[in-house]
Amino acid sequence: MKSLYLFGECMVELQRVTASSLQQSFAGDVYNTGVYLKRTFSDINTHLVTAIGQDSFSQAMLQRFEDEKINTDMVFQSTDKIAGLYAIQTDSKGERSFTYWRNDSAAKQIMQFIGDAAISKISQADMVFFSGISLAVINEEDRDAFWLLIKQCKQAGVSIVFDPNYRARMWHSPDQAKAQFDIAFSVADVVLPGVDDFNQLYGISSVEDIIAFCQPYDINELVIKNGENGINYVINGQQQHFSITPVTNVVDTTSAGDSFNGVYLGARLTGADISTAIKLASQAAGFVIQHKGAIAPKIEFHQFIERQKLIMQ
Ligand SMILES: Nc1ncnc2c1ncn2[C@@H]1O[C@H](COP(=O)(O)OP(=O)(O)OP(=O)(O)O)[C@@H](O)[C@H]1O
Ligand SMILES: O=C(O)C(=O)C[C@H](O)[C@H](O)CO
Repeated sequence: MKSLYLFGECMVELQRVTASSLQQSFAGDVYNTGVYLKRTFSDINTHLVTAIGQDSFSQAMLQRFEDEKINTDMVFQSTDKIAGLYAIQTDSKGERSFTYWRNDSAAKQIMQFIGDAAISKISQADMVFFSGISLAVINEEDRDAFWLLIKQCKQAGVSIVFDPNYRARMWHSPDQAKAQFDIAFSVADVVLPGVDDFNQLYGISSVEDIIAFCQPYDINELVIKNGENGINYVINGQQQHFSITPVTNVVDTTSAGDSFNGVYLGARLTGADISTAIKLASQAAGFVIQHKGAIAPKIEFHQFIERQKLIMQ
């Protein structure tokens, strides 16, 4: 059985239902990735590596991980911190923005829970995934320990996957983020950027310029997500464009990139070639953005993705 470890933070999620009511769920970029991966490829052991609290929201979050069949052996429970919180706002085109209450969340402590036993397990995986948000979350004084772990995994043959999701408010300065992202690009085998993130952090807004930026690094698989403009990928120096059919009813783009990542990585882990993986992943993302919140309803998603898998056989 293939196995994957996802490093990051899951938060309590709030989304508006009416002027005076909010719906509560759970989300966070790597968790979202894990959910869509596991829902699509149930045979892949999908472990979340995170810390939560012992409060009732954290308990309900843990239960949700289990309901989604996410492995929780690397979900640690802090005795003094609680889960972070965020709220989604969407504009008339479904484009999302977030408000966070997460500066002191339990997930920031994650590296303090990672001892030799955890390192040994993670370095036997097929894949490790983290994002720019995962890096921002880890306490600054613990980041060296994180990089040591990632380098050990790489040496052991684990495929290292990075999505440079950039949230400016989580960093002291853009330069601090750039320094961490530079280490990530240097160590990653697979990079899954969105054009928007590159634009916000580096002022780079074209696919060609992203490819040129990544060229000096030793990245095996570069898959660039560009919203309704489709996907570009570079593998073994060969570049290809993959166009998509834009969705007309975009409700909430919160988890577009995450659902794409989860389905893409799951497909690759189960042996699909890049264009098959991109096709299924972009269909999943197109479905997810027609629903509110980061996590689309389980049964509808399952029915949709199983139909797509059958059509593609
Ligand atoms: N309007 C749309 N119609 C159909 N599919 C879309 C649309 N917008 C996004 N997608 C799908 O979602 C994928 C990911 O979206 P996007 O390019 O915005 O990624 P991202 O920048 O990584 O996202 P995120 O902001 O979630 O991190 C796209 O590659 C595409 O397959
Ligand atoms: O912004 C974050 O940190 C989140 O993880 C919240 C959202 O679920 C995520 O950004 C979607 O990609």
